[in-house]
Amino acid sequence: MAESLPRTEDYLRRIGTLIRDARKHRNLTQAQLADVLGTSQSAVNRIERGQQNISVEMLTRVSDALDQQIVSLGQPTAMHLRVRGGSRLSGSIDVRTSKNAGVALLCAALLNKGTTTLRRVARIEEVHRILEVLHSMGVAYRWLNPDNDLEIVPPARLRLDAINEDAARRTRSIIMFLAPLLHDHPEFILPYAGGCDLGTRTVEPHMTALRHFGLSVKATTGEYHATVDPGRGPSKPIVLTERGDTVTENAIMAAARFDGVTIIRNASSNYMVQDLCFYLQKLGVAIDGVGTTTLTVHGRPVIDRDVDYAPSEDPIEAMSLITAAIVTDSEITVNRVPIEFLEIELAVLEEMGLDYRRTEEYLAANGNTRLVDITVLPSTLNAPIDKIHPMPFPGLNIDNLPFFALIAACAHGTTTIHDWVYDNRAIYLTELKKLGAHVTLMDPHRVQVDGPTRWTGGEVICPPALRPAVVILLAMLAARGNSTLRNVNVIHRGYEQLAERLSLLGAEIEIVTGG
Ligand SMILES: CC(=O)N[C@H]1[C@@H](OP(=O)(O)OP(=O)(O)OC[C@H]2O[C@@H](n3ccc(=O)[nH]c3=O)[C@H](O)[C@@H]2O)O[C@H](CO)[C@@H](O)[C@@H]1O
Ligand SMILES: C=C(OP(=O)(O)O)C(=O)O
Repeated sequence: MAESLPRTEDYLRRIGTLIRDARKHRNLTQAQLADVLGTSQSAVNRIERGQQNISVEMLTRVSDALDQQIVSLGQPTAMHLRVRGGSRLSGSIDVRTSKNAGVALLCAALLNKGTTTLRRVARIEEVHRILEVLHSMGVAYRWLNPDNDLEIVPPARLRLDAINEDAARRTRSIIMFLAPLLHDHPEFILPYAGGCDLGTRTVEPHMTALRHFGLSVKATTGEYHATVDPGRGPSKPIVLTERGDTVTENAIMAAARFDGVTIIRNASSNYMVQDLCFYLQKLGVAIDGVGTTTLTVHGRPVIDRDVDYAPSEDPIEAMSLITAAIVTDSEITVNRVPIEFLEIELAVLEEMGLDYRRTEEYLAANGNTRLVDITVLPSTLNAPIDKIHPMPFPGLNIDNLPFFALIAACAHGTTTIHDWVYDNRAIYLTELKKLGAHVTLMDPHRVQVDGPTRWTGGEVICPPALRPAVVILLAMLAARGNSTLRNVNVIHRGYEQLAERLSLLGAEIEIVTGG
């Protein structure tokens, strides 16, 4: 006879008991936990008594709030989106803070012996991965409230031997542990290095830059074996061989605790690098040249200060939301757009015929980044005359390029998109063909897009890359009828509740799990 399965109510009761026990263990009242989760005390009470369905996302939030995994989900549950496209969106939406500043600041918090409080951090998978790794090394963290403020308290001594290898291998950002660790650890092993499947991404520039600080790294299968020659520092300006973002951040973090002055040339001046510099300045590290390609860092061997920092809004999320408006031919206001990091994108869009309004500039909470609210208006677009290609800041952002393939598919004429940066990213844009677009892969780095497209609904499996996955989702919003985007977990790596937030603008998106 077949064994009967436990009923849903039994599962909910068991999960509720686990949550209640973990909460009591942390000495929190139901009201305090509710506060952190952004829900009511009565909702927590119902969850603990097994009387309320609990989503995977809420379970993750509870686990974060209580610093304890409530249930092991094994492989993340497959999540899919059913989209009913073709209708216009309306309303306004706020841009959230960036993934890339978030992960850099979490790594940089290791430089500080004091408590770091980061405001409005994006609650995305990439941030969760780094937090898991930090936690395994003895760093305590706490989400403080529903606004996503996050407190990070480092231990007196990191437990590098206890590092959560599985989490570490699932994020490429772990590479930004190299610089913070080299200051206090003459020898360490770091598991590496995941991320999107975008082809080979060199780590050589990181090694070259950090060699100036005595770091040498031997890469074996899946691990960096690092040794540090203590007391070494740069005897001449460091010239980065690539103007990469994370390599610049590693060089800055190494310089931040070096007892002397470091000059970094060919530095990236991109948004996440600027956020890192502003954070370090609050910690007392003087940095000249922020926003330029030559940085002069006046290091402080000991950094021990309680600090509060608010990273700026994400230009890539802003571009994603502007694209949502363009492809659905809608009027949407995107609030808190970090305009200085989208100027080229907007200039290109204007050339293509985009009609939009923008407010006066105002400052982000970090006191530096210039923001505007942008209202996108329905427009007839034409293909640009020249190819569209990215460049390190202040060029068109490398991560914004995929959105231009989608916009080109809505425009009249032929556009060439040249992704010289990533070996494997342009190829994913051909998935748009499944929704009716005319996209031709000319070589691994270039696609030709012929528009405008008569979008049709379809079923697509998410490509294993964040931005192309979002591009497909946005195309589905434009396609009349039903579409399904399968395995969307990759989107959660960089966007917080994107489907839910697009739904608030009128998008018809249903989240389904399993199978
Ligand atoms: C956590 C984070 O901040 N990630 C961003 C960061 O990754 P990150 O800084 O790690 O980017 P990489 O260093 O991997 O650079 C991306 C690719 O561009 C090449 N390259 C880069 C700069 C350059 O001057 N010349 C050159 O050839 C690299 O060899 C590599 O193949 O920058 C990428 C490029 O903007 C973005 O897509 C990522 O979202
Ligand atoms: C490629 C990206 O980021 P990462 O460096 O985290 O892989 C991205 O944000 O699109």
